[in-house]
Amino acid sequence: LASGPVVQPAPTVDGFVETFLGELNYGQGVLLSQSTVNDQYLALARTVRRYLMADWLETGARRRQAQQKTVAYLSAEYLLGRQLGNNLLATNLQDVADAAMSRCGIDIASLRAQEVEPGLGNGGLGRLAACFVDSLATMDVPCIGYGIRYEYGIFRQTFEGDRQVEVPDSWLSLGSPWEFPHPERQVLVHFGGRTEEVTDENGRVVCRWVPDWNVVGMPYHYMVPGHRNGVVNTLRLWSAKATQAFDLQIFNSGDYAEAVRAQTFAENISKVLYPEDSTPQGKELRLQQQYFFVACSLHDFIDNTLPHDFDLRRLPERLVVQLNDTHPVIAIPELMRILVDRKGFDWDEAWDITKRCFAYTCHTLLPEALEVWSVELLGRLLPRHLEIIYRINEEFLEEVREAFPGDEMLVRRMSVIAEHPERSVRMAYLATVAGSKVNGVAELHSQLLRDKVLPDFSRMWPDKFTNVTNGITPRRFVLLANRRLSDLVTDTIGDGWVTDLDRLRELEPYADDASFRAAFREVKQGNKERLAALLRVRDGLEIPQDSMLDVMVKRLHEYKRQTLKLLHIVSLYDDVVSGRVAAEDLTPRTVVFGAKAAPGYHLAKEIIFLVNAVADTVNADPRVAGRLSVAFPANYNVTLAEKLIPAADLSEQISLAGKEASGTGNMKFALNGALTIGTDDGANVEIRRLVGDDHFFLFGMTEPEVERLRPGYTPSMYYEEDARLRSTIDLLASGHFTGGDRQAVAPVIDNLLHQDAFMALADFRSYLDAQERVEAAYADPDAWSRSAILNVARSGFFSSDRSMRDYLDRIWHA
Ligand SMILES: CCc1ccc([C@H](C)CC(=O)N[C@@H]2O[C@H](CO)[C@@H](O)[C@H](O)[C@H]2O)cc1
Repeated sequence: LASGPVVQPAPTVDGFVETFLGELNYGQGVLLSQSTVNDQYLALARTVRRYLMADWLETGARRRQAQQKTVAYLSAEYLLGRQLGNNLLATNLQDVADAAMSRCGIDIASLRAQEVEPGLGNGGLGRLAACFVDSLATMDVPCIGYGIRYEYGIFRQTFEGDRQVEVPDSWLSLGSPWEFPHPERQVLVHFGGRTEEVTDENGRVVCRWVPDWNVVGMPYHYMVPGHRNGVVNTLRLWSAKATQAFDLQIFNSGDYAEAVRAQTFAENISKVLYPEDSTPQGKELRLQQQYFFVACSLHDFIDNTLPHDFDLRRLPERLVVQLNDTHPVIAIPELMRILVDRKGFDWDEAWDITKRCFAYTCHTLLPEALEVWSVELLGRLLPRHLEIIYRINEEFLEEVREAFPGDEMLVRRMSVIAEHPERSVRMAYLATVAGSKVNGVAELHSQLLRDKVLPDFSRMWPDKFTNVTNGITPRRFVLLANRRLSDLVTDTIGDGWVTDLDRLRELEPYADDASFRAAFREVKQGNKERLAALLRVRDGLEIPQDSMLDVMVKRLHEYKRQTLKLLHIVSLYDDVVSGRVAAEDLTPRTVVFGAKAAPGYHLAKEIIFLVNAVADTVNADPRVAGRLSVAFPANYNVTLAEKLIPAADLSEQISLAGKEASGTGNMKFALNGALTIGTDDGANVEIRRLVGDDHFFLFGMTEPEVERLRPGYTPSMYYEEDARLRSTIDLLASGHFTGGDRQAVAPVIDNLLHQDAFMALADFRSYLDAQERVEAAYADPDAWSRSAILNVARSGFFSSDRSMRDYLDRIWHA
């Protein structure tokens, strides 16, 4: 029995009920009659785990057996979303679970709603990591996702007086049934101290790190199930704790706080996710977090995953480490330290191995988002790593001098060490020097990486640079989120699309089928009614269901231009209240916002305030009732996205060209039958190319036009020259939406008129013209749904399975 296969409960209603009651009684220690919704949810989660356990253990055994090349995906963020629904889908147990719960007199929907989503990420980067590990499991690729098990994830957003208020996200407080702690795989991680030169047993002078404090990394394993393929990969998230729980001597001396200081200090490392998604704060704790999970992960793979006698010279055959942006780049000097200091490799050999193990993905174009760490901080926290970085840079600059003799300006420009404003390490440069491949996340982005962000490196190593356009998992964002559409598609072309999204192409002919179009419209209407019901309960918001649902959901950032959407709303409102346009001539439209602002990003928080203020006024004004309304449900997250995106008619992707690296929301909307209004930015370019110009509302400047306009850009000029814009801004500035308080709107208005760094005013006219084309198109529901169906049929490319195939072909060669 001990060595036999793991017994899996019978995938029948009986088997499920029996397992569930077992988990409730023995796991939760309660009778069904006494149990709370949370008891029932935890028991249900553990029941579903049992159905996945055999595959998980079997996959692990197969991986150990096969000794295949493994992808280690290093990401400081994973925006996983709720697990129950996805795991029921992966095991194809939704219907069995529904029946089993109702046999127990339980409405499974209330248990699904009980789950708190693990918000271990900020936005795009974190969600992409979650989609990628889902795809790799569904494609049966050996992959371990490594990250941090933050005790507190992304803050919960509430609104008080129309202003964002952050609430800590204690996602673990009601229990976390999807994680498995593995104390036997704990790792000791060092910090601080100094380095010294010693002569080792072979008489070699080697460098040694003498740290002065350390913490323990405790791994928690999460299941990453493939879609009905018997594969379950692992996500290994690290939690920090003190080596010594508390100091008994100090405790006995009565200084209780001091006795546990080490514990709290250590735990702080994985306490909370940094809520910034563009501007690094350069905080020491952030660097501690990065080194902590990187050190745990590399040690875990080399010491706990590889066979003990594995010859590390062959490491690149067994491991490829994908660096998810600059956040885990400290892994490069850490691997060098392991190979040279601990495993006794000489520098060149170690460097050759290291270079073949790493690859780096850049997710941004904002110069301020590229992390740099001061040598002062690095030298204090990680003295040995700083030494290693210095040597890597020295040898690299030699290479530059050889390739481009006599160009010291170039040498200084390419140096991993920046001299100004303070001596610091440019992590993106280090990743580019050490990485075998550097990729952007959309064609335009990867081109701008070569031309604008890392031009010197692209000139030196043209073949090192490549592109892999982002993707999203169709399991969560179509099959799980949009059951109505999935059933219609599967009834029409079968269910092959779920794991081969290009099959959606087979839908193309049905765009010309009136009955299919009608069925498609019913799907959208059903999703709208579901959303309306949710927002009524969740946020007390009423959204009219017979209006165009115009949705803008993403982090709040000036470059994403939520202000442009706001100007459009106010111009529509202004048209009616000024009498220029009759309300009945307005296409009924409901604009839905979803956006969190980084707590320290004040202008972003002012924009949130103004959107809410405008929403309150517009929604209360009878002159536009039933014609224009604005909804801003709080706390936009994966769970809300799953309800919002399937209900949308119009997807707002209106960033300034050259600023959004890719976007992934844009892909989710297209695949759920929404039409896009957008600029030629990020992956919008590829969406427009695939769905066709007739089925995409393009507007605004292109990236080269933006660059040409930037020098001497004077936003106020557009205000003076465009009467509609002036009227719109004047109405905003008048305090009309803030109870006459002009000061309340000043921060946003002043910024728009005098900075407008992301040129919302320059693109205003073109945007409004595009919105008029939207209204004209929406007036013909049949033509609109034809376009929407073609968007679905032609967006199979945006599957994260395809992205993974590209990484495998172009970067991992696994
Ligand atoms: C250090 C602060 C910080 C934290 C996160 C980030 C991320 C890179 C920001 C991010 O999420 N970028 C988004 O990544 C998505 C996935 O590739 C892209 O689709 C988005 O365009 C990009 O903004 C930058 C800086």
